[in-house]
Amino acid sequence: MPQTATMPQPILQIDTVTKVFDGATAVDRVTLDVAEGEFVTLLGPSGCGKSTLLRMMAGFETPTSGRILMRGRDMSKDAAYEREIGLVFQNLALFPHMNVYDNVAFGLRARKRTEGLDRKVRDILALVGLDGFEKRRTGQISGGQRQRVALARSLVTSPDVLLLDEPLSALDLKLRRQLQVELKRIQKETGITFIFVTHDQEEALSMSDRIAVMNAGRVEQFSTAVETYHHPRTRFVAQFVGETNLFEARAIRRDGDSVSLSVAGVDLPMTVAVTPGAGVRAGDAVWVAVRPEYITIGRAAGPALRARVASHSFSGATVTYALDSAAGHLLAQVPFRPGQGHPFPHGEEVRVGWAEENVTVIPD
Ligand SMILES: Nc1ncnc2c1ncn2[C@@H]1O[C@H](COP(=O)(O)OP(=O)(O)OP(=O)(O)O)[C@@H](O)[C@H]1O
Repeated sequence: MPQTATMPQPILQIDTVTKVFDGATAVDRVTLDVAEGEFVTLLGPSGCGKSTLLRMMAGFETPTSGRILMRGRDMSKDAAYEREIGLVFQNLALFPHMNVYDNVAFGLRARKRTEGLDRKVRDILALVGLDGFEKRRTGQISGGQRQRVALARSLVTSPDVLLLDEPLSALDLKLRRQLQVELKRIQKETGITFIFVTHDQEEALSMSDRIAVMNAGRVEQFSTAVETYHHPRTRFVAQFVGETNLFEARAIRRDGDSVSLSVAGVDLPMTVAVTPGAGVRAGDAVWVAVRPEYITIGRAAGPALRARVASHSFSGATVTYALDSAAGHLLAQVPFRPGQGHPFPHGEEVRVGWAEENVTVIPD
């Protein structure tokens, strides 16, 4: 959801938040606005500060500096229990002596919100696909079902925001993919704002409205899943989110929001768009990112980069070619056409190219 002047007040605002532990900066001046009903993911490698940022939203850690606002009100000093925030963690702590129903009802009873309790608990259990499991103890259900109980337990209190810290990472891949789809459906059906932490870029791309890509405590990019994949603004984002070919080039000419490029000393002028405001000038070294699926391979001569086929691997619908070129090692993923075999055998000299609209230019 792009930020515009007409956008309503964000439900959650992270305003220049920093967290320092014993002189080490875990979260570094992070600013994020989250709209009501949005599914926002914090994505990044281990140790980049995702959990620390989430823990500050929950009230388990206090920011060293900066503010966290909920509906415009600074809640940095509020205790965790005073915040209208639900939590779902990887190591969920369900009550083993209680059955599924009582686990889910617990939050409402603790808050003395017992009016309509039975209907609320049963509706939420139906929403997460657990009707019929009310009487089971949490030791008598599967890992995936326990994760649904944890989700139901948090959703039943209708929090303004639900924080989820790697909730699916203990599950096997198939179950994980299934729950990703369900979680997204549940989020849209309830309209509750989700802040979801993961280090899995596929999970982030498939579920999120917007993704905050974090690296070393900082948010390098905060944009829609499509924008993050197709227009990475930094080398880190280009490489962390999806496979990419990243190579050096030189800007020959700058014309408004476009630059002409020469690649690897080969005069290969192409005009590509740059992020508005990016400080790229003629003569500058830049990085060029092209996804493997946008690299085309052919034999025709012409103004294209020469490369040699180093290997190819078949993966069902596509074939991935590893290519050695003057711009370095490249990967090209092309559709597999049955009956054609591998049209470009090992050692073959080929020409590679790309459509200009599929190229992203990243300042050095
Ligand atoms: N209580 C703490 N005391 C000292 N250092 C901490 C504390 N909590 C986190 N850190 C450090 O802060 C940095 C960020 O940690 P954090 O857990 O937020 O990363 P993360 O991105 O969530 O990683 P992971 O995916 O591995 O959970 C790390 O270097 C970590 O060692």
